[in-house]
Amino acid sequence: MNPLLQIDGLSKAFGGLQALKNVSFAVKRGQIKAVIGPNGAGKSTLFNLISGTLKPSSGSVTFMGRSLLGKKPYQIAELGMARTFQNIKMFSAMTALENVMVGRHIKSRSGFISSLLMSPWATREEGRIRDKSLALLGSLGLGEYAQVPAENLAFGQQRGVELARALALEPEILLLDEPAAGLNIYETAELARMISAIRDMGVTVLLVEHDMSLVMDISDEILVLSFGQKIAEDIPRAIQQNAEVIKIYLGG
Ligand SMILES: Nc1ncnc2c1ncn2[C@@H]1O[C@H](COP(=O)(O)OP(=O)(O)OP(=O)(O)O)[C@@H](O)[C@H]1O
Repeated sequence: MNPLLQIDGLSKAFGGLQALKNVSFAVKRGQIKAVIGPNGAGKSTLFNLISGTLKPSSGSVTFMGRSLLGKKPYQIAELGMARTFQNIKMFSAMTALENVMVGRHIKSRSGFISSLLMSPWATREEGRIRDKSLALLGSLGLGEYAQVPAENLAFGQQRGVELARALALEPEILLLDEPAAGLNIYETAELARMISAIRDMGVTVLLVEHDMSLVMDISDEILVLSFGQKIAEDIPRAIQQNAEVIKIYLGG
């Protein structure tokens, strides 16, 4: 079976700086794949190239058999790739449920305007969106917070709501940019559980993450970048024992 996401010879230069050099790898359907590497290794650049916010200097990104070259971020999202960002973007006065429903509205046929006008068709659609969004919160263990304003939620719960909102787009793959950033160890353990639940829903996950214990716990495969180059790509146990990886991390 073809991989869900295939990266071939991807390079990106910013002026004279080669941020990413000839990186190739694949993400198989149904796996959690993590990208790690020291600061400045090119992880964010890689993410931005995949999600279409940056254009590669050379190389290709193929998603579900289609080239993403030249596609805009919203077109890539429509093809089934959702992403979260390092900084949580939440409508703070809206409830957790409403925040997830916003994600779903982007997907819905009726659209936000007609749901405001509340035609009978849009009302039914609204009910479906509400049910689906509630179910998503429930599947991440956040059902009891559905009616709580986002600003009153703990940071880790907000991150969960953000995951549910991205899932409301019904993506094939979810790109997570440092999801554990700013979380305490309890929240990080919760996050690990949520990301595993997402994989169990059948959504493939690609994440960039600094928290090594989280990465080692949940990843099926890990890709290591250093100075823009791929250093290793393997299962967590093998990565932990990889001499070059150890050198990079201890050296840093
Ligand atoms: N827009 C840009 N213009 C110029 N240089 C950039 C730009 N974006 C990134 N870089 C440089 O490219 C290199 C890779 O940066 P990138 O942010 O991809 O690394 P990273 O692995 O995500 O680092 P971190 O872990 O600190 O987030 C760095 O040297 C960075 O300074």
